[in-house]
Amino acid sequence: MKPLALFGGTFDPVHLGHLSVAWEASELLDAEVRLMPANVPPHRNAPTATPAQRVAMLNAALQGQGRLTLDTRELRREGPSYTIDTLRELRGELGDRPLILLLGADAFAGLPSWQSWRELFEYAHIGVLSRPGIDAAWSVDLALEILPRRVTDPRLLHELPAGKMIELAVTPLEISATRIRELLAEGRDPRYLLPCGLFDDPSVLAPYRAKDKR
Ligand SMILES: Nc1ncnc2c1ncn2[C@@H]1O[C@H](COP(=O)(O)OP(=O)(O)OP(=O)(O)O)[C@@H](O)[C@H]1O
Ligand SMILES: O=C(O)c1ccc[n+]([C@@H]2O[C@H](COP(=O)([O-])O)[C@@H](O)[C@H]2O)c1
Repeated sequence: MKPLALFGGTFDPVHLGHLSVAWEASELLDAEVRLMPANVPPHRNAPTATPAQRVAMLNAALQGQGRLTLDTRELRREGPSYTIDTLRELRGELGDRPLILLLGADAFAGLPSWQSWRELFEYAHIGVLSRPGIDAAWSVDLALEILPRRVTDPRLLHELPAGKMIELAVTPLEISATRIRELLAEGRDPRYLLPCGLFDDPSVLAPYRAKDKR
């Protein structure tokens, strides 16, 4: 069976950077990819949009294709959305099926500050997606943890349930949700940084427009 790859994020809002790297990861890894919005992202301020609004945007973004799907399991959990809890739960469902946690290069560099970070490798492989405009060096702790785990052949991730790390050179798109929120708050229209489905209903982007904030 193909590996399951989980791409977690705040998705506040989901943008073309997310979709493009997730799509390419599914090709490079030959894996099923699920986008998984965090309920309460552990290391940042509360998102601008509510979980329901972020899910509505993800659903609109994923329309018309069958490769990327949505996993809303973290929204059913109260408190900070620690990835270790999610991976433990999923491992119970998957048996020995390979599981891959996808992280952008910036998120990966911050891994040593995550809850039980070394234990993540007991439950999943980690796929690191290149991201432009990010100057994120690895700490010594992270580099040492990765040394024996690093592989370059994606087929190796099909042979084991967890424990390896692979870097994926995806097409660089310097798009961030922060920039999109700034543009919308200024009353601008970041039409070609976002999936077109987000423009079908004008209320979808309302949480980010200054005049619509309550
Ligand atoms: N353009 C991109 N290229 C590669 N990875 C990305 C890109 N944008 C986001 N990611 C990755 O997607 C995951 C979820 O990101 P997130 O939802 O926080 O988006 P973001 O654009 O980084 O948001 P913000 O600007 O609010 O921090 C993270 O692992 C992040 O590194
Ligand atoms: O488990 C943790 O300690 C942890 C700390 C920071 C981030 N994460 C997860 O990393 C993913 C990306 O987070 P963010 O803040 O970059 O959108 C998202 O799924 C978060 O739940 C997880």
